[in-house]
Parts: sequence; C-alpha cells; structure tokens
Amino acid sequence: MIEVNNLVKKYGDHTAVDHLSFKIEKGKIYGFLGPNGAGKSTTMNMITGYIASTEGTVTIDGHDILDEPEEAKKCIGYLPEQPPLYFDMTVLEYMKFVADLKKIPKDKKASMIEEVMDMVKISDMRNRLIKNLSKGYRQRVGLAEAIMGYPEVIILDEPTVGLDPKQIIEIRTLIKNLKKKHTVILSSHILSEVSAVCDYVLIISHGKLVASDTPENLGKLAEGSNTLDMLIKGDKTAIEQGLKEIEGIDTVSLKHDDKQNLWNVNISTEEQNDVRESVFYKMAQLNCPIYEMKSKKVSLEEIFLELTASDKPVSEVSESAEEEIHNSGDDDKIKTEAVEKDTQKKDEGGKES
Ligand SMILES: Nc1ncnc2c1ncn2[C@@H]1O[C@H](COP(=O)(O)OP(=O)(O)OP(=O)(O)O)[C@@H](O)[C@H]1O
Repeated sequence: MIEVNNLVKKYGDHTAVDHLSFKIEKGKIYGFLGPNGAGKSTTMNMITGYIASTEGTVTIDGHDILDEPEEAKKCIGYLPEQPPLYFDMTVLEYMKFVADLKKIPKDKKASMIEEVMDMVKISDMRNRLIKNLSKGYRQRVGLAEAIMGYPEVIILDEPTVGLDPKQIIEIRTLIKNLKKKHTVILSSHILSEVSAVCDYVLIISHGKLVASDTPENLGKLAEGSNTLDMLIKGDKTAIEQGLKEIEGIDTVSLKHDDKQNLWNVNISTEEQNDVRESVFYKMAQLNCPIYEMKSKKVSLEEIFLELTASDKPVSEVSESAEEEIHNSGDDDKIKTEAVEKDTQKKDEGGKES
C-alpha cells in the first residue's frame, strides 16, 4: 500500500529524518511513536507530499508521491498537526468546500457530507462558524476533511493532542472504526495511545526507526524481563563470578558505590526466573553479605524510553550490547542487553522493513 524507502530530510545541517524505511499494509492502524522532535510530523509531511524529501522515495499504491503527486494524493486523507481550517466559514460551508476540492461527484456530494459529519459527530454544529468551535470540534472538522472522499489511507498527525479525556475516547473509537474501510497511520508521543488504538507500532527516535512491532509483542518484551538491583559487600570478581554461575541470570553489571564501599549490582533475568533465593545462598556461601535487594519489572515505558533515549537504531545498539545507559529517573544504571536481545528477537520476527 505505502512503501517508504530510505527517506531522509535535512534542514541545513540537521537531519530530521534519517534513512527511514518501512511498509504499510492495507486495513490496519499503524502508530508512529516517538518523543517530541523525533521526526514524526516531518515523515508524515513527506508521505503526504506536503514537503519534499532530501533523499529516498515514498510510493503510494505504486505511485511515487513526487513523480505522480495527483495519483498518489488521491489515495490519502491527511489531518496535519494544525489543521488548516477557514475560520470564517461555517462547518457546512467548509465541508462543501472540501468536497469540491476533492472533486466529489455532484450527485454524491450532499449525502457524503451528511455521512462524514455524522461519523465525526459534527452535524449539530453545521451552522456554527469554525472560529467559534472548541479545540475538540475543530479537530473533528479536520478529521472530517481527511475522511471526505473515503481515501484508502488516512494519516493523522497527533489526532488527540489538546483534547479532553472524553473527546480523546471518542476520537479513538472513531479511529478504530475507520479501520473497517481504511488504512490508518497516526502519530503520537503517548505510548498508551498507540497501544490502545494501533495494530502495529513504529518507534522513531532522532529520525530513525528504532523498533517496530505489534503492541502485544512490545508488551511481551516488557513482560519478558526482570531486574534485580542489589548492594553487596565483597570482592568484585568473586561476586561477578558467583552470580554468573547461577542459572537464569542473563546479564550482570557492577558499579562501585564509593560512599558505602559496596558494589551496586544489577542483574537481569527472564521474567519467569526468580533467582532471589539462589542469589542469597550464593552470596552467603561466598561471604559476600547482601545489604539491599530490590526486584523490578521492566515496564513498557522504560523500554520506550530506552529505545528513544539512544540516538542509534536498534540494529546498531544491539551490536554494542555491553553499553550501559542511564535508567530514567534515578542514578542506577541498567544493562540494556536483555532488552536489546529481546528487541532483536522481535525485530527479526516482525520488522516490516
Ligand atoms: N522547517 C523546519 N526547519 C528546521 N528544522 C525543522 C523544521 N521542521 C522540523 N524541524 C526539526 O526537525 C526535527 C523533527 O521535527 P518534527 O516536527 O518532525 O518532530 P515530531 O516528532 O513531529 O515532534 P512533535 O511531536 O513535537 O511534533 C525537530 O528537531 C525539529 O526542530
């Protein structure tokens, strides 16, 4: 349906989108997930032909967006982050204007306008000037514009930004219903949003694709590992060796806590492996007292933060699995190896690019 190949966008020296490649299949909801400035809007603007790419191609239903813009754009409805609405028009006037722009045949125009207004629940506002609408209703008008003509692909840039919780639920339900007839791509910086709505998630960081999978698999990734943070007294090599002998431990990392003269030890395990007792007896056997032990589940949020904290794509990150990165929020360092190993596993299984 849509093929994005090695897409690059540079603004001067700054690379906003860095060799992105992926495929979008029919009839699914795809989510672009990434922190602010990750390159989501820039990517969407290139897919929809709003801006030209520096390098790479976008093909929609076999039509290159730059070589055959008219053919390619016919397949797309786009809701940009800030919908370009005419504030001095009423909702109905604007819908008629959009229908004309999209060359909806005269005999279908009135019924399609009614249908679309009904879908996004703006029929009651038909005679209200757009400038007098609330943010939520303006967003719906923008959505109606994207849906008008029932294009095969509907692209929505941060569709729920600035809406209240009730409006967010309504818009999400509407997006889910669109899936019946359309392919939907939406962007968001909110993890729970894409998990709730999307069939497939593409995580973007610093303009690069760092992971892509179903929310279920990303969820499994989060469920797949536990960490144990400990403070242990004793010889570094003895502690390290002892822990490595315990079955079920994937990674071990040690950092000296100079203040307490103890080792700050972090280990990761598969979720089903509870190694706390084994660690206790092993350290007792080695005369290395444990001062503190905290068991922690890696959350999906943490994985998202880790993936987007690094400016390397997963493939590169995996190569440097020994690297340690800061766990957000505290000074503990956690090994990314388990996460990366899982990401790699998942990447091999489900990556579309
Ligand atoms: N016209 C422009 N000129 C220069 N830099 C730009 C331009 N547009 C975007 N950028 C930069 O490109 C990067 C990606 O921006 P983009 O808007 O695509 O990110 P985003 O993921 O959509 O973020 P947000 O969620 O905040 O909208 C940012 O660093 C941004 O500052």
